[in-house]
Amino acid sequence: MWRRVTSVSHLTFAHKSTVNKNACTFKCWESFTTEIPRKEKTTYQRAKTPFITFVLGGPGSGKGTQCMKIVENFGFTHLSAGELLRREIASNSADGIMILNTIKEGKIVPSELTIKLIQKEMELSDNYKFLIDGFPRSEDNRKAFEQIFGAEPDVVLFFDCPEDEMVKRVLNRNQGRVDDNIDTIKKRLKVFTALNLPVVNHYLEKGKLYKINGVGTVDEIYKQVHPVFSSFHFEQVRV
Ligand SMILES: Nc1ncnc2c1ncn2[C@@H]1O[C@H](COP(=O)(O)OP(=O)(O)O)[C@@H](O)[C@H]1O
Ligand SMILES: O=c1ccn([C@@H]2O[C@H](COP(=O)(O)OP(=O)(O)O)[C@@H](O)[C@H]2O)c(=O)[nH]1
Ligand SMILES: [Mg+2]
Repeated sequence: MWRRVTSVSHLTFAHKSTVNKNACTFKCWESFTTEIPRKEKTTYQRAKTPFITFVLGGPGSGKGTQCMKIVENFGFTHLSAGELLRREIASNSADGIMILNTIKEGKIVPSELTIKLIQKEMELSDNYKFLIDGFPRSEDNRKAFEQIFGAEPDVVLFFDCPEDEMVKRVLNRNQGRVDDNIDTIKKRLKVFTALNLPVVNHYLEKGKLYKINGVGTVDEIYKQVHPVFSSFHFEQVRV
């Protein structure tokens, strides 16, 4: 079992970053189990450091679908940046209309706003393993995250999928999203190439990128994803 002992975060991130060690707040945890600890559980369950995965890929590349499987198998908390923004629109917040217009245009919401929503969810969570899905979508997003959190992601997944397949999937998504129409998709694909891909290349150069072939059945694709996480020796929820 785990209990929260403090709420400082420059401690949790300090070893990872030289950027900004005082900028964010995270929960630290300590074990108070009376059970004899099993050796294979130690690596990440006991770490006081959040384990952050960025999940990148074009619209319809399968990010959300694969995140669900990672959650199921490895107990991550899934934070979809797009979902957090849609929730903000639905709550009629002050920024709602601006976010809605940005999403309809396939553009990118100001970094500080998206990061504020992500940070809030992470602070509310008792977990330490996070999938941040659909973020960062630009170099500005990435730099702002690393500045504010004082940390880089541990893993970056990139679902590589041809445009015609992504368009087909988005048009069939059927979730009532305002951006699932051909005009917005065309704009989103341009934004993806111009702004998202530089982020992908950044993490490729840093050796943190896991490129996944996003074509195939959901299970075929997940077969490439699973080993990325099993290599970290988390306590697995289900194999
Ligand atoms: N491998 C796949 N093959 C066919 N359809 C898929 C596959 N993965 C996801 N989908 C479907 O494509 C649509 C987009 O997937 P989603 O996970 O929402 O992508 P993203 O989050 O990258 O936009 C959804 O309707 C989903 O059910
Ligand atoms: O960090 C983010 C994530 C999403 N969005 C906006 O939200 C839309 C939908 O994002 P989501 O990740 O939900 O779309 P998906 O790629 O899953 O289709 C994007 O096109 C952007 O307009 C954004 O501005 N910043
Ligand atoms: Mg998605």
